[in-house]
Amino acid sequence: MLNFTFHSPTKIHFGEDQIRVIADEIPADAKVLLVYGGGSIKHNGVYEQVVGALADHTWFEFSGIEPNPTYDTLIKAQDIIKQHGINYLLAVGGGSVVDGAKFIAAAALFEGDDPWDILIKRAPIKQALPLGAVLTLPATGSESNGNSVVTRDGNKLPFASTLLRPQFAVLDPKVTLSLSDRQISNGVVDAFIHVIEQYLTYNVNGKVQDRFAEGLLQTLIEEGPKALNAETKNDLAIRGNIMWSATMALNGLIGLGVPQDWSTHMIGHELTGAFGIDHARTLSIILPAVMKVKRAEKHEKHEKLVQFAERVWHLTDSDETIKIDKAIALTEDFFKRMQVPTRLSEVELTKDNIEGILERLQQHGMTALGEHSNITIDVSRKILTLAL
Ligand SMILES: NC(=O)c1ccc[n+]([C@@H]2O[C@H](COP(=O)([O-])OP(=O)(O)OC[C@H]3O[C@@H](n4cnc5c(N)ncnc54)[C@H](O)[C@@H]3O)[C@@H](O)[C@H]2O)c1
Repeated sequence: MLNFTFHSPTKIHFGEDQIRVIADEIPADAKVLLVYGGGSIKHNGVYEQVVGALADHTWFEFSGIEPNPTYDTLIKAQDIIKQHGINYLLAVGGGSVVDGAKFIAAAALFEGDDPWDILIKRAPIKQALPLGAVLTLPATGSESNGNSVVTRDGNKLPFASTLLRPQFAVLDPKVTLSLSDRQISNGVVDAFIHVIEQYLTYNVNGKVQDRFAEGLLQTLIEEGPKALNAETKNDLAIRGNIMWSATMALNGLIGLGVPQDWSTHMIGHELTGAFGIDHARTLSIILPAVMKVKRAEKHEKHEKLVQFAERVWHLTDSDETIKIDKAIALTEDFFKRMQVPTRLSEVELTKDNIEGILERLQQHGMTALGEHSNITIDVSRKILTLAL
């Protein structure tokens, strides 16, 4: 296991009707900006609960943060922040809103000329407004990590800082009942692939991290399809297990002291940036191809793929090649059961689109991806071709 330092300061309030705790979590004298998206929270009772909890606070609101939040929208929050002296952000929504709030928090106290430099020039974040989150869509883990992804002119770029970890997050499985099947399947698949990015690399004897990761993968495989089944989809225990799995998948715990991949995400971001495909659906297309390209060599993913086959899919064949074949096929089958695509052709992309995607990867400096930094543009071409 590699060295690590662990500090996970987000206080989690899990369970039904926990939204009211924000009244005590946000300092009484704070000037709060309630940040949300397109208004789904006004149809499912979440807005009323939040407003009720903020009754004794001074608060303002900023809405309209879109899925895959854009710089152009987020930067508009700066006026209201300056005008009212906002000093606390409350993000209420899915990953896009929480990510968006993080950019707003960093931009508000950014000392350079243009906050976009945080993404394009990786300008360091030295301070940020504090934020809390009420999560409405389990998927990204953004509610308890310091990561964010923001898009400008089709360029979808990540940034991160420990200063952006929410101080608290409310996870009420009941608020996920208003999600569409598409959002549920996207969330489960996104969380699954977050685990894979931190697990399916090479062995460093991180036994605790591996077994946590395998437990999360098994839970998502078990519970995900139930959340799409008409008879079980409204079961709060199922929703709760999915919600907690998604948070644990990317709150930093399982990635401690182990190598991480993230190539599927970086290639996937280009598909969203260029073609507007849902984040999770880009991942379900790219991951199987990454597994196929990186399965062969002993020093790549071979050993971990065998472990994945044995421990997650309970495959007992003696032949390692057959185990890996079956594990990849079962993963694709899981994605199909979750109703997400596994091929570029399913989202109407063809080999004619590949060079354009590679150009974007090059342009964004994504030329040495993966746990060994050896997924070059040529390897990405191989991955995209296998994903056709
Ligand atoms: N910060 C991270 O660590 C991290 C990790 C992975 C992905 N991301 C990013 O997060 C974004 C995706 O976030 P997401 O998957 O949570 O989806 P999202 O926040 O984009 O939401 C998707 C849709 O679901 C709706 N919605 C949310 N909650 C709802 C509810 N309870 N009922 C009805 N509708 C609801 C939203 O209004 C939106 O239209 C992408 O930009 C992705 O790149 C961030």
